[in-house]
Amino acid sequence: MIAELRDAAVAPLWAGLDLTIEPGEFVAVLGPNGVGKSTLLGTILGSRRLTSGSVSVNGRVGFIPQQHMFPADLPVRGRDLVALAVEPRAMRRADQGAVDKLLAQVGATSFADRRAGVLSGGQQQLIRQAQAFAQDPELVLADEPLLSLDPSRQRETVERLAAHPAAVVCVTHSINPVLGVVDRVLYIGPEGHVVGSVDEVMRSEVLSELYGTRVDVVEVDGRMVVL
Ligand SMILES: Nc1ncnc2c1ncn2[C@@H]1O[C@H](COP(=O)(O)OP(=O)(O)OP(=O)(O)O)[C@@H](O)[C@H]1O
Repeated sequence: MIAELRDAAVAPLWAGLDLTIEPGEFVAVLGPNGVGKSTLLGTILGSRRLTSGSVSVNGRVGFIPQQHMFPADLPVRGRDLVALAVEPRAMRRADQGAVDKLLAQVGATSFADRRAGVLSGGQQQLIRQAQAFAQDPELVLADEPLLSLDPSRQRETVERLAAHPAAVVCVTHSINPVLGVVDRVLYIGPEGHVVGSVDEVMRSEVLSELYGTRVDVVEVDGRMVVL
């Protein structure tokens, strides 16, 4: 396994969470605002403490944080941020070939020489993806990585995450963009959580229990909608 939570809790958000992430698998984390999805990623990253239980990680972790804009006056280019992720040690120069490869991989070459703070939200998101891949991660934690991307870049991002040999834990507000690649779903609701395949989790009776009220999962034009 690449990461494991055992009987893990962050009070008062969630408790009794058992999750083992195997190499290469794609786990989607869903649930309404404020249930603790980002907090879960933080506990795997080590930036948030569990209030009980344990978490262990066996490998290099890449992180795509939830969208927030770089300061508009940040005096560095997108390329420099990726170079820092490739070579974080002070006074050392990053391998520019590696930086160029990462930028090309995420489709950021054309805007990488502009200052990071003046890039669009989606362009900044692509720079963050390149940073996350810089250390050849074995586990990628992605916090709503599709949020500010157009449909074609959303598709490319999902394909890139799925094609990468790393395991992926991806927080997303909709299952639809990841339906074709997801192995398991962790759905966190106000009344608990459940882990399983899409077919096991995305059901009206399962989500109704997690929300503590009637919830319908319906298919509209091949898309799953939670009502
Ligand atoms: N560092 C922190 N210390 C204390 N409470 C926090 C901290 N970070 C977040 N919270 C709180 O924990 C709760 C869960 O936040 P979190 O960001 O994990 O939810 P989320 O499920 O990712 O939400 P969203 O879908 O809105 O991004 C929120 O009420 C939030 O205010």
